[in-house]
Amino acid sequence: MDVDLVLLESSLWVGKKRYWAVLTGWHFNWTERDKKNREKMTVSVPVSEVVGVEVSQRSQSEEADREFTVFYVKRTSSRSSNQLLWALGRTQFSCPSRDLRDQWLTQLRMALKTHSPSRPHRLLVFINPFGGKKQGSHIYQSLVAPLFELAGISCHVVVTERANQARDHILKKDLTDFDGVVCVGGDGMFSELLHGVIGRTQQEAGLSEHDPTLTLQSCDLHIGIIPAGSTDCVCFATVGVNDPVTSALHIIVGDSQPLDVCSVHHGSSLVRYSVSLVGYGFYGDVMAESEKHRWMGPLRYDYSGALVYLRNRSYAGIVQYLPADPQLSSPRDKTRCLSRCTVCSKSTDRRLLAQSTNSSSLHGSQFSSDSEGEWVSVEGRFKAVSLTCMSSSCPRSPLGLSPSAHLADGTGDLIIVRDTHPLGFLTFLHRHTTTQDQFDLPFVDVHRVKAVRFSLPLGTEDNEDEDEGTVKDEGLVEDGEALSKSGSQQHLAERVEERGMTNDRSVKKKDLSFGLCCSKTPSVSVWNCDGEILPYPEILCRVHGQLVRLYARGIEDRSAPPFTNCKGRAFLHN
Ligand SMILES: Nc1ncnc2c1ncn2[C@@H]1O[C@H](COP(=O)(O)OP(=O)(O)OP(=O)(O)O)[C@@H](O)[C@H]1O
Ligand SMILES: CCCCCCCCCCCCC/C=C/[C@@H](O)[C@H](CO)NC(C)=O
Ligand SMILES: [Ca+2]
Repeated sequence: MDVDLVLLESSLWVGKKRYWAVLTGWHFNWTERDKKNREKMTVSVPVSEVVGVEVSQRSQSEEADREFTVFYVKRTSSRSSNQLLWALGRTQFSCPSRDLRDQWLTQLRMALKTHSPSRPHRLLVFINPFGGKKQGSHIYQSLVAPLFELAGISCHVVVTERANQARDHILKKDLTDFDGVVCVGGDGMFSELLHGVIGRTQQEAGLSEHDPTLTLQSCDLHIGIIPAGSTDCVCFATVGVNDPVTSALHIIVGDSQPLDVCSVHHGSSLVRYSVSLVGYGFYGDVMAESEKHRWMGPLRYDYSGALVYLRNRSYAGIVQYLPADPQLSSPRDKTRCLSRCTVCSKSTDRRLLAQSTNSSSLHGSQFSSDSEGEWVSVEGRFKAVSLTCMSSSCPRSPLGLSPSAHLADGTGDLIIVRDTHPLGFLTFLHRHTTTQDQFDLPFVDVHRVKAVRFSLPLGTEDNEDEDEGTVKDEGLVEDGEALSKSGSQQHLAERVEERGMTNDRSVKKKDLSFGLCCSKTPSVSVWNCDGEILPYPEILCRVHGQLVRLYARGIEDRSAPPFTNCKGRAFLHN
């Protein structure tokens, strides 16, 4: 049992008010005392949320020599959206003597070391200067770097000069000194870090990423996201808000949020990893269309969404899925995955148990479809088929594609929107922007799953072979060859780029949207995989529970501590 021993306590002054300050291993509290020594308001800061402690910066004087400042996480509300933000709180204390000031400094710094051990000391930071509104460098220099400095974190900063530079750096360079990697950019930049970190971890473990049945090695290197992109869905869904200061503070305090990752395979090759959306039909077409309008910045998604909606397309396909255990949770149970989520914690427990009972370790073991249950098959015409490992909430859709999805439960939510009339589909889309249930529509089904396979019905014309100058026509390698030649995810990624599915988001070989340019209505769509377009309609997706860790803690529940009162007294968490 953890005993909250008092490390130091004394009277301290904040301005003209006297406080009784108490430091335990877990909390730093200061309680105002009036002239009759009655207790008034208490401010309580968890030691884990202390950012740093400094001596007074004022010019040397006897008074300044008795002062110290504590910097900590302070919760506030955004005026416009009422979202919970983290800001830097600071309180300057004055001690009766310099000796006591030194004791406070020593004890606070020691408590930080011993009771907040998972904080990063050295980070590798990648800034995409062209993401979102092109503010990445400015955001980092003005808002984030000063906080890292205050917290004593040293950073190696790389401002990227090309797409995939961050991924390649993580795959190839020596990272021994780093506790984590951070991206300043959008979902595309996060995806680069995700591929680098997963790829490197599997390389080091000697595991093939191409085998969808293999349990991959979970990654120790944490990923931090400073939002500076267009959608910033991964940040929003794991922190609850897109705010660079909030995210920087989560990194500083060393939060650790496990995250499910979906591997997407075609034939015998890994194509990409995804954490937010693997979407065919509407979301694939929107992404392909929006690539033509990158110059519009974040607005390109609204514009392309309207265009694609007006085209009113649906696509034939066969969706097969492996259901998750319905006893554990359901996409329609109206719960939300919040910080310290019990569904995700139970998944962690099951993983730990499986690891300890497997004599060696879970990693590298086979995922057996037989023991995992029966595949279910749905054939038809679809407006959209989407798989998301998390809620995928974002400012455009505050509850997300699947509001009850979990960040770290080892499952994804499969949303099947069958062909319907345009007004019905508009209702479905519109409900993403409200609190109305988008699954409560007769043409929508949602399933919690462990794996998904998508194939085209026999006889479907694969538009790759159509008139536009196809990938095959241009003499590129066949899929199997890409794997056997390279055997590495990086090579495969290069092949994918050659095929026109690029990380620099320019559509090189042909117009993959099959959009307004084509003379006849296309029979296949493309997949949108966390914002990247995949060239293959036929894919297999497998969810890997808790494969990576982010510097985040999930969305904080405002009604839970530390927002409640304590012992009936006025009690403020900073
Ligand atoms: N220096 C660079 N030049 C060109 N492209 C880059 C560079 N650095 C990174 N990229 C690529 O730019 C793509 C988009 O960047 P990013 O994700 O930061 O912004 P975004 O697309 O505006 O945001 P979101 O992904 O949230 O919609 C990424 O996929 C990344 O690979
Ligand atoms: C009539 C109103 C129509 C509004 C339609 C709103 C639908 C919003 C749904 C947004 C879901 C976003 C899921 C996130 C996906 C990201 O992975 C990806 C990469 O950034 N972004 C997009 C836009 O695909
Ligand atoms: Ca999940």
